[in-house]
Amino acid sequence: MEKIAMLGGGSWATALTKILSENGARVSWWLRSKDDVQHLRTTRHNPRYLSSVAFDLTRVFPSTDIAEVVKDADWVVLAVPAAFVKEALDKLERDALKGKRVISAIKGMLPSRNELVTDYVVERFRLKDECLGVVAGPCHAEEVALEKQSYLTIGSPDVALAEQFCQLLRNRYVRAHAAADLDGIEYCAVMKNIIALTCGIAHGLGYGDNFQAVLVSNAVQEIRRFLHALSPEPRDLSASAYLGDLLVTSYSQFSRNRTFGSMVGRGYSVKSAQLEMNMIAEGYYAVKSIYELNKQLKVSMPITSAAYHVLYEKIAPAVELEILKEKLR
Ligand SMILES: NC(=O)C1=CN([C@@H]2O[C@H](COP(=O)(O)OP(=O)(O)OC[C@H]3O[C@@H](n4cnc5c(N)ncnc54)[C@H](OP(=O)(O)O)[C@@H]3O)[C@@H](O)[C@H]2O)C=CC1
Ligand SMILES: O=C(CO)COP(=O)(O)O
Repeated sequence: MEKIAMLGGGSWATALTKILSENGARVSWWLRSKDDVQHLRTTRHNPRYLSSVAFDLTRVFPSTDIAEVVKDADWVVLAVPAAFVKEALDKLERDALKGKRVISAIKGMLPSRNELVTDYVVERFRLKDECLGVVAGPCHAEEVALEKQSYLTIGSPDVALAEQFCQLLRNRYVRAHAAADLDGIEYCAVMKNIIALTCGIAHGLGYGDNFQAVLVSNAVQEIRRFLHALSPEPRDLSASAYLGDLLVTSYSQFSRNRTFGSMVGRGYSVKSAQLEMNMIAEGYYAVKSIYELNKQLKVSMPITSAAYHVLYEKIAPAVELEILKEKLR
């Protein structure tokens, strides 16, 4: 039985715990809230995220003690939103992840450092890149709860490690495949959130499907330019780990980033949209990181710039979209 430490108490950690534990793995599960841990232990349900999912407590062990949760694990899965993952991981000793395989399921960057999560983990815990992987692909936690057919891609410089994790995930409704492009997949997962958020802003302002299709097409080019400037490896951006994820986030009713953007487009302030959502829109933090990284790269990124101006410079969404409109083809 594989031993997995799941870090995070939100929707995605809940969905991944369901998949992994129902496939037979033993999952030690770190949640920050004592009440949620207590609720899980007594009722078998996570009270605030995917609360319909019932867990088998002979395989799932919720706890608020992060050091205890990772201690005996073979795999450590990170599913805390990027803005809070440093705070969570910094509770661990520097050698706490020695000899373990670490999989980041986070689609965001550390906002305080404009750094990929995997880069931070390698540096903080002195691990080799080959011990790490990322979970990517178009997959909403809500559809996992409903057991709808889904596809995941595990990216790692060690494709054998990625394949091992795929084996832990595959089931009746999850297909998984391994890929070698860790950085490209991780950056793309960060950037698609910015695009979905901008689609939401446009939707909130009353722009329709015709405009969104052009916005998303231009987004693919923007992502391609940025990835090429950062890491010019050959990669097929039409694969589901890249384009598929961009599409699901931009169009789905479940998308946090699109929902958040739509509220901003309708006139909510950033603060009130965040308070109302109760879930995290990673794109809000990602816009700032990518915009700041791009100050050195100087890639043409009109969509990211527009989102940055709205969210961080308080430019009215309608004004910014008028400007963006002229730049799309
Ligand atoms: N949801 C999905 O379908 C998918 C999500 N992901 C990625 O998974 C990661 C986790 O997101 P997701 O599970 O959706 O999150 P949710 O939006 O479902 O839940 C928010 C999580 O953030 C925690 N949180 C909120 N505020 C704080 C804080 N101040 N300090 C520490 N933790 C806080 C919450 O903890 P608490 O409940 O205790 O408040 C909760 O665990 C993200 O990077 C996301 O992009 C990737 C693929 C799919
Ligand atoms: O990355 C995700 C699905 O693949 C989840 O992000 P959103 O909820 O913003 O779509």
